[in-house]
Amino acid sequence: MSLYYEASDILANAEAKGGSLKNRIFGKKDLKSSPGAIFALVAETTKWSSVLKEVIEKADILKLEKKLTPTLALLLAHDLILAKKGVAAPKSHPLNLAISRHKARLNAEFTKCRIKGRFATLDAFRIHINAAAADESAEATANGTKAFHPRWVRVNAVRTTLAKAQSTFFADFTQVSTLKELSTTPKGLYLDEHIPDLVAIHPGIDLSKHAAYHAGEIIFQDKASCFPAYLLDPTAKDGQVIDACAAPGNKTTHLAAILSSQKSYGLKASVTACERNPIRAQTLEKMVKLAGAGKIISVKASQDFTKLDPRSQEFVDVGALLLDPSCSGSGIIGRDDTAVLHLPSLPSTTPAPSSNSSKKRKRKTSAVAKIPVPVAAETKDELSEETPQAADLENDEEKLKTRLENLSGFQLKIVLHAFAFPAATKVTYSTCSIHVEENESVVVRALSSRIARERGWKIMKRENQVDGMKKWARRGDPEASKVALKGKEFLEDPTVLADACIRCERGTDEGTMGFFVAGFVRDPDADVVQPVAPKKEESEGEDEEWGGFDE
Ligand SMILES: C[S@@+](CC[C@H](N)C(=O)[O-])C[C@H]1O[C@@H](n2cnc3c(N)ncnc32)[C@H](O)[C@@H]1O
Repeated sequence: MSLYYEASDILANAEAKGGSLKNRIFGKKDLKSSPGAIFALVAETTKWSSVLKEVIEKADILKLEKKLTPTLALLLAHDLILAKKGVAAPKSHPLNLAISRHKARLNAEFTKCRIKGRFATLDAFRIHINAAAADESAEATANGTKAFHPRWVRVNAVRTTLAKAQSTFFADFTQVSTLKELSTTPKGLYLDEHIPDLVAIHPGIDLSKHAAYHAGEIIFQDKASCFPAYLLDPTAKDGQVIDACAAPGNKTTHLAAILSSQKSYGLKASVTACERNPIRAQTLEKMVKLAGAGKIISVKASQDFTKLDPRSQEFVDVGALLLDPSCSGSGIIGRDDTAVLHLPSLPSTTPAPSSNSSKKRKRKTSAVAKIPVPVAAETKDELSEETPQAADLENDEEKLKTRLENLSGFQLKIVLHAFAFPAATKVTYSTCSIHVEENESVVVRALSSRIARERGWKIMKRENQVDGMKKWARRGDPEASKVALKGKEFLEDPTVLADACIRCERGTDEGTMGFFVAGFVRDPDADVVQPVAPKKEESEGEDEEWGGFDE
């Protein structure tokens, strides 16, 4: 049913296209469904999304219905539960069947939400939801999250060069010298001062239909998301580079671009990209192909990074690792101008351990693998496990605390696993989260781990970072670094640590989303002098963090 697919496409491409929801829909000339119907569906679903997200997750339908993406499930659940005429598709249509099978359960979960919110009737609930959406929009304007956010475009050095791009598809753009100037120059082009090959254009310009986009010559990627690969600064000397959590592949293809633009390099497979989620791995593979980086990047689909054996012969020359694990997504910019879309989380794809389930498991995986995933609709962090949930979770401190504890435990595990690769000397760790627990705290816990101290891993200080990152002014949170380092000052001076960490904040005149990145380095030739804790018990807790392979 084109209505749902088209509405889902509009939502999935929000970041890449920019502009208001109305402009995105009514400006689209090739829609099969009525633009008015799509607008109403998208706007209403977005308003109800925080409730529908909970309903869908509780009913667990994404686990049962593999044909449904989180966005499709939201749109269909909206119509099934809230639209007067129900789902706008024939009863026998696979989308209608996929959602209607769960009608009783979805309605029951929805009623529970209504009762939990103390709304006696559906009308009362509706009035509340409309008011909340209006508040959200007003608040976004007031607190500046609606500040000018340009469309960041990375010129893909595997396929072309910035100079060529300027003389061809950006030839009729006017170069501007600041983002402020760009905000009033619809056909302006801003060359970024920190990241090579990155430009910004006005968000009203839609390049998603441009031949250069379809040829993989340009990639839509937020400036902040370009920091990790640039900070890692891989060179041929680093041997193999691992991107541990790679889909949809923005940073992986950026690594390939950096390597391929080095003259001494040549095209050879030296970036290994792991992605645990099989569906997202398909998107990664498509993005690698589109970026022309198939010879540089080898994809390990359905591969849990923490299950790679660092001692394996395959990884003897891994010199650098980029870690961009799942996070709360709290730095991601809301995708609509009226309200924030809350997407239901995808169920975990890790098969449950069971002695006789291997056949079933195989069938399940291949069925999942057959679902076609359009690159343009999936090349976004929003569809990852860490779909932005912070806004609703922040209303519930306990829930947020538990989620952050779980996430940071998982993030730390990823970092400690990376520290174990024998030849590794550089690691970057990043999140699109604004929470200290996922950022500075993880960095300090990693530095105080046994493996870091045994192998001599240290923070990559600002003075040793690549030029653009050294120059970037927004650094780590000094207060948070002090708190995280309390009793562990022997590891690093809190001011130095905060200055080594890099932050981006959404809604500022820097035009980025909220983001965090830090680098770790190790000198393989230096004698490892283990920092000495003043009192033994102060570092003991973190010793336990290393849950790696030292059986
Ligand atoms: C934040 S997203 C990565 C975005 C990506 N780096 C980019 O820039 O396009 C995190 C990804 O890590 C994957 N992931 C989570 N845990 C993993 C693990 N243990 N091993 C491999 N991939 C994992 C998730 O499925 C998700 O696709």
